[in-house]
Amino acid sequence: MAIAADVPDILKRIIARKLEEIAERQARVSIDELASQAQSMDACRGFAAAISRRISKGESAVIAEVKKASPSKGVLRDPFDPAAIARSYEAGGAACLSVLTDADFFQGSEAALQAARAACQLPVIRKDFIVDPYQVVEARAIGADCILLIAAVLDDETLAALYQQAVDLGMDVLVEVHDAVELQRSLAISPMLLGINNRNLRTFDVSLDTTEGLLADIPAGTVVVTESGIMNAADVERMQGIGVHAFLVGEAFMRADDPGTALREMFAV
Ligand SMILES: O=P(O)(O)OC[C@@H](O)[C@@H](O)c1c[nH]c2ccccc12
Repeated sequence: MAIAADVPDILKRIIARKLEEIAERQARVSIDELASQAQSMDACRGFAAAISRRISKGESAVIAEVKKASPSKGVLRDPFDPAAIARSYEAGGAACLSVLTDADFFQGSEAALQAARAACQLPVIRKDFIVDPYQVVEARAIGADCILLIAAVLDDETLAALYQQAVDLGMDVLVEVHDAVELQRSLAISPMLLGINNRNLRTFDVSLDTTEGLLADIPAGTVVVTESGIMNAADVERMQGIGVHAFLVGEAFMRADDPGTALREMFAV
């Protein structure tokens, strides 16, 4: 267990550390330097489009996560080979990849994202705690096709600004919410992808009731991604039954010998 159970608010700790990390990085590589690296990257692969394509064919879209460890569960996979995992996910029918880049709490890295993306054709979201424009440019510079923005850690103005910055760089954005207030704040920017995190990042409690409870307040036509705690085919069927067809799944695949086979089995009709 990476973090003691009695730490009341992991999210606060993660963000405090993230701000230090950003300062350290800015001292090493300027944002201008990163921006020129970002410009020489190959084009984005179309993350939101890959999801919509599956859904319009009547299929579920799976964002398959590459995650070595998490603060709630400790190490999930060891040895951890992001390129091999990416190939396995692609063969198993994933629509997109999600790669954790946070080092201190998830044992992720930029190198993991680069290796995973280079090993397949799938669009990749940079999964991290993005709170600063520097990280958005950095995401594109390492090849990300999409970024995650977590409504719980951003005020309205910053959420809107980082969203627009990502779009200007050609990336897509997944906006993540966990409750009704975050949902209303996020709907104000009409996000192209709306994630509902079934895990409370403050307490680690996971319940699929979160997705079910928020769904009624989401306008038709919004692409909803149910995130976290999807462990088996019954969970998938429950979400499909309420009209949710995009999924972000990590742990269940990371614990499997072959992640892509686990994906195929979980989503087999
Ligand atoms: O491993 P799980 O329970 O299948 O969850 C995946 C993903 O939803 C989770 O890793 C996640 C969702 N939102 C986040 C924000 C930061 C870090 C991680 C996450």
